[in-house]
Amino acid sequence: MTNQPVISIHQLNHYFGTGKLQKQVLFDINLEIFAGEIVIMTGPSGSGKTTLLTLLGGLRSAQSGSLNVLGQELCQASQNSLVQARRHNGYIFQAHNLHGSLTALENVQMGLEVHGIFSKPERHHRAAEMLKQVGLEERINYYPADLSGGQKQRVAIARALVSRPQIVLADEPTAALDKKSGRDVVDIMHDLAKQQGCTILLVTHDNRILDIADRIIYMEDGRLSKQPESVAISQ
Ligand SMILES: Nc1ncnc2c1ncn2[C@@H]1O[C@H](COP(=O)(O)OP(=O)(O)OP(=O)(O)O)[C@@H](O)[C@H]1O
Repeated sequence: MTNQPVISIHQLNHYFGTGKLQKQVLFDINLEIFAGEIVIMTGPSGSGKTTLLTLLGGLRSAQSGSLNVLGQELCQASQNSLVQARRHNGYIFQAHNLHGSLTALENVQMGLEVHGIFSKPERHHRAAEMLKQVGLEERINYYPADLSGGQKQRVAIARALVSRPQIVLADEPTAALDKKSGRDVVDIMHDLAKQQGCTILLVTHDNRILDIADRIIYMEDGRLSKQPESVAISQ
């Protein structure tokens, strides 16, 4: 971990809708996340966690305040800049979003295709290597329908990390998994992230995985607040 922030947010506000229907969902968010840090964001349903994650990932555009990711200001950024910014991130979601018509290997290769810098054999090699690292070397030619929930999520992790992104954004990656699979998945994410030196921001309601965090932040009613006792890591 270094003391260089890769994500720096100041006085960020976000609204959905316009006119009378406008609703503010994020209020005066201030946050710095440092290179190599694993940060878990928790808090009640509807408090704004996913909204903040999507703004950070350049998946929607931030309206007011400042949101600097890897030195690039995303607030009021053009669609083109947001598309560029997305390329620096890996994404892991609750619903793994794998393509059902592609094998595990082809799904992971897609994580490299957007970069357009690797030859086909190189993509094959890197994707196979990544699947080996998540323990799926025997299943590289399986289709998602033939994999368990935990295995699918491991493919999604391999796809997110294969391009060695500087930032990984994960939204409820264990929500659909049983206890053991959930634990395996976050342990793999943790180990690979530490190996690659990437920064992870992970949104979860799953208290069982809080111990992988270097830091836990808490969102309530659109505001980041001090972590209440109830979500403190119990060890
Ligand atoms: N596209 C949208 N249009 C309008 N309102 C939205 C939109 N997306 C989210 N909201 C609202 O913004 C608020 C924050 O939602 P968000 O999904 O960020 O919360 P969350 O903390 O991630 O919730 P959960 O833990 O249930 O996933 C909620 O009131 C939600 O209804």
